[in-house]
Amino acid sequence: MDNKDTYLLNFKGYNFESSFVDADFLENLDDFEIRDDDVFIITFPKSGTIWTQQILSLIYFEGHRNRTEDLSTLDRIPFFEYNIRKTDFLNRPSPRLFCSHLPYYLVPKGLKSKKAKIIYVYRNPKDVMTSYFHFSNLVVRFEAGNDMEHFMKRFLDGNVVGSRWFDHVRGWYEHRHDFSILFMMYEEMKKDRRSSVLKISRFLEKELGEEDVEAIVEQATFQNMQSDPRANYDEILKYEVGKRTDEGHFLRKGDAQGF
Ligand SMILES: Nc1ncnc2c1ncn2[C@@H]1O[C@H](COP(=O)(O)O)[C@@H](OP(=O)(O)O)[C@H]1O
Ligand SMILES: CCc1ccc(OS(=O)(=O)O)cc1
Repeated sequence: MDNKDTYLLNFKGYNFESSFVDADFLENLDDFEIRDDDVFIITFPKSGTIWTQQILSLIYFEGHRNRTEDLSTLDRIPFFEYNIRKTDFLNRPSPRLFCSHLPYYLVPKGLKSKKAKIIYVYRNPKDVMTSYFHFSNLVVRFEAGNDMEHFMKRFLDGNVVGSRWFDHVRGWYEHRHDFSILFMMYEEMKKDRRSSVLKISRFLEKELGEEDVEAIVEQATFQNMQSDPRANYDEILKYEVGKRTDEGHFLRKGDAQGF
C-alpha cells in the first residue's frame, strides 16, 4: 500500500499523521489545560522518543523499574497528539507524562508560561533521516520511502510527519526561554547513558538511589529495550499502527554517527 498524499494532515503549516490525530483536539490545543507538574518529552520523529519514554517510565514508576508491573511505556506516557488508545488526559492523575512531536508554536499556551517541564531530545539529522526512511518503508500508513534519494527529497522538503527537521529543532531552541526545558542530544545519551539519566532525573527533581539509577541505566540499553515488550513497541506496531511485513522493528539499529 502506498499512502502518498493521504497520510499527511497539514494543520497550521505542520504535518501530522492523518489517521492518528483528532481534528477537534488540534483545534482546541492552545487551550488544553496544563498542570504545573506535567512533563512532556518532545522530539522530531525518529530522534529517541521511545527511548526517553522508557527512561521516564523507569524514573517515575517503581513497578516499571523492578518489573513487577506490566504496563507499556505508551500507556505510562501516551503520545499527546496521537492518542491512539483514547486515554482520558483530563482525569489522569498527576504527574501526567506525555510525549509529542509538536512544533513549539502549536503547543498549549500553558506550556509557554513555564508551567510544566519539557525534555527536548534531538538527533543528528542524517541518522534521523535514515531511521525515518526505514520506518516509512515499514509502517503501512506512511508513504513508502522507495529509494533513499527519493526519500531524502521528501525529508529535506519537510513532506513527512513532523515537517522540516531543521524548523522543528530551531523553533524549540530559539524559543527555549519561553519554556522550562532541558535539551538532550541522542548522541550524548548513547555515549553516556548514566550521566544522561542523572541529568534528566535532576531536571525532573526526582531523587534516585544508586540501585535505582543502576536499574534505569541497565533497562534503557538498546538490547534490553529490544527484548522488553513493555518498551519495544513490537505489539503496538503490529496490531495498532500496522506493518507492511513481519520484519522490522521500532528499535532498528540505535546507531549514533555523531554530528
Ligand atoms: N535504547 C536505545 N538506544 C539507542 N537508540 C534507541 C533506543 N531506543 C530507541 N532507539 C532508536 O531511536 C529511533 C526511534 O526514534 P523514535 O522513538 O523517536 O521514533 C530508532 O533509531 P534507528 O532506526 O536508527 O535504529 C531506535 O532504534
Ligand atoms: C503511537 C502512535 C504513533 C505515533 C507516532 C508514530 O510515528 S512517528 O513517530 O510520528 O514517526 C507512530 C505511531
